[in-house]
Amino acid sequence: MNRVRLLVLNAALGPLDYTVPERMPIEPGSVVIAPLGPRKVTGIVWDNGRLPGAQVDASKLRPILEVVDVPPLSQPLRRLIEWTAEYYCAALASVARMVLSSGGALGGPMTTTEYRLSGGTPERMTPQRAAAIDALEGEQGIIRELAAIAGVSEGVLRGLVNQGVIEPVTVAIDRPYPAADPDFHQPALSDDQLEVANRLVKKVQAQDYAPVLLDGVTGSGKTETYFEPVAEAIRLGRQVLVLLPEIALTENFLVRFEKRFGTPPVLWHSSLKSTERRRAWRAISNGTAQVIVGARSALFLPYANLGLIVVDEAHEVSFKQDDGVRYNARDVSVMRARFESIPVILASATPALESLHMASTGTYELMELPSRFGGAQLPEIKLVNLTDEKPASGRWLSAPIIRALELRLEKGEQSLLFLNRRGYAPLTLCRNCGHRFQCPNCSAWLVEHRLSARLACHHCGLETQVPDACPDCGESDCLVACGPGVERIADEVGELFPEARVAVATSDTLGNPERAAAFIAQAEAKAIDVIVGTQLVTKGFHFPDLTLVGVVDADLGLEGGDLRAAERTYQQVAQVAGRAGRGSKPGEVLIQTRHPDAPVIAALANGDRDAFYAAETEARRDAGAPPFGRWAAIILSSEDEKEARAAAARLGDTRPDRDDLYILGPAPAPLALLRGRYRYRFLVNARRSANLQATLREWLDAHNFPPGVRVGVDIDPYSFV
Ligand SMILES: Nc1ncnc2c1ncn2[C@@H]1O[C@H](COP(=O)(O)OP(=O)(O)OP(=O)(O)O)[C@@H](O)[C@H]1O
Ligand SMILES: [Zn+2]
Repeated sequence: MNRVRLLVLNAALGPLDYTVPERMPIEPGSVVIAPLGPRKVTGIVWDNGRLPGAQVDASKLRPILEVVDVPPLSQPLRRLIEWTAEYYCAALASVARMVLSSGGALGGPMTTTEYRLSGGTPERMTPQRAAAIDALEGEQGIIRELAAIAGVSEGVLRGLVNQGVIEPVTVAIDRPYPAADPDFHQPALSDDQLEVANRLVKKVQAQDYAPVLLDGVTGSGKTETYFEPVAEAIRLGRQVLVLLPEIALTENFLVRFEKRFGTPPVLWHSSLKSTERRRAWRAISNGTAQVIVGARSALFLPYANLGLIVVDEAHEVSFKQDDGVRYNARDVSVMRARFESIPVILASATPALESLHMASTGTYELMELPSRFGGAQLPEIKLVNLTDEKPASGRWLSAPIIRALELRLEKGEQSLLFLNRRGYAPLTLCRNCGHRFQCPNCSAWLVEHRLSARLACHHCGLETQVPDACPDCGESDCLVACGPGVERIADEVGELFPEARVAVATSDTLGNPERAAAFIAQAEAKAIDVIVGTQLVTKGFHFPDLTLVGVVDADLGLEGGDLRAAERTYQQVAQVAGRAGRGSKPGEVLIQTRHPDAPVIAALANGDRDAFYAAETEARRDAGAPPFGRWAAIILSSEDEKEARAAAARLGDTRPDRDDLYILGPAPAPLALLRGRYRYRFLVNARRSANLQATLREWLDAHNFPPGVRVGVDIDPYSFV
């Protein structure tokens, strides 16, 4: 009799043993359904001897029920799952869930019923029905998805189905994707581009592990260049994964990809419809999906035949996942490439300090594109010292920026103002009694959004209407907005230049692919004069007639004591500056600051990237910070403040006493209350030689926390709140 150990998709259970019925075709990696008490669980057959657990007597084992009709997870992927769980102190089951992230892919029919408008009208028209019919023009999906699109209940739509206004259609879910043509339209590359492209193509041909840092200035054509190794992988019949940090950027990518390869790539992101998800998942796992572009979660999919990974804008913080399994997709990409024995390209104009360090030690191969494509020049950068150039009272734009905007409007060129703050104002208070609007669930102020007429918490999503009177003193007409957000800057531009066409670009306004596409089309058609945006517009976009970039507050990111504050400021400002002058007209960048002498600001002004990175590297070395030492954060939280504090104190009492790591805390986390939970934090700083994960595991495993306490471990944290 054959027994196997399963990794079951339930973190509370741990590995379980089963028997394999005769003639059931099972191998390591097979996805199976097994009985568990009266229920069934999904599991993955694991390699013998690699999962811990006691031997259960054979007579007690139950047989596996069935093998799911998907290819077994490959050995490299199984090793990646183990590595990720081990490194990030996460449950194996939680990592495995990310692999099998499309429940729909694991079985069920090969066709599905979707719905769409039939063209008919209902017997009785209600405003709700009219609005729904309006919103569903051209849409097709299952009822739940259509209800979300139309903003009505499923009941309203079922009513319309009964009346024949919405009709069912049978859809073949797993129809194959059109093939990308590697030679569809190859652009003429510059000499620099060609040299790098050829080196990358060789890496793909070698089919061996090869981490590459593609370090190219903004506008150097990194995308065109890495399309060549992508084309080579397609020729060799191997799959390619391109990771992008944000869905808003995919639109731009899709257009360029289609121009180069004649068909769009396969998309993977969180807002895919369930059928699209299943179709993509199955095509990825059977090898028919050639090039997959996606957000970080695409990294864990079961590629049949992966030949290359590209991480674009690899410095981006959004590659770090901050809940569930807290992994960094950039780092895990390199590990996946290693297990798969394939090349991985990290592309950026402002690489993470960690990546540059790896390149300088020869761990990553460095490939550089030192100049912009087509002879475009990097923009001229000037500082505006806000201490001398004070904006008018209640205003945020200084005279030099206003003059520069005016000039662009006269010449019909575009401008971009960058402020990394969504909404209208970050704080609202009562002029009469001083009451400040705070989130009841989080230690955070409510942010006023005028476009949606709401006060919103950016941490938990709470939204309320802006009241007419102060809830504390009852006085009306006494609320004042403090400080600027992008909406307020847009208002200011509108007041200064009433004829200017101003667009606010944030995750609120470009939150889905359709809206992002519409924004790009408008900007390209020059239907927008001034873009006011958050970090969302700092990277990836290419608007040739955009010649002015204004940074409204370069000091903003330096507040708050984040370990990577200087680096992040450098990256954001250098990236947004990189949006200027990408076409034939030269660009100008004006940076408003109160600290023109701060090293990072001075480096930006002088365009002295090397000096900045060198100084920052030394600072990190002195502090034992990454890449020279390591950090980890442990957050204990509970709905009960006392319980959280007591649990943190007890854990603190048993802290490991070691020479190679030290532990700060417990202290209330900077965000002491988040989504109704009180939070206490430990920060661990370890030498590189320390076995950080094993030490943490041992320390935490020795504790029995009360059921109300949650313990989160964040290895290599990016968020310090
Ligand atoms: N060889 C080429 N032939 C034609 N157009 C090119 C070529 N290389 C680059 N371009 C164009 O130049 C522009 C800038 O290239 P791209 O956006 O890839 O730069 P990038 O290095 O990714 O910049 P950033 O880091 O600022 O996003 C794009 O419009 C791109 O299509
Ligand atoms: Zn909140």
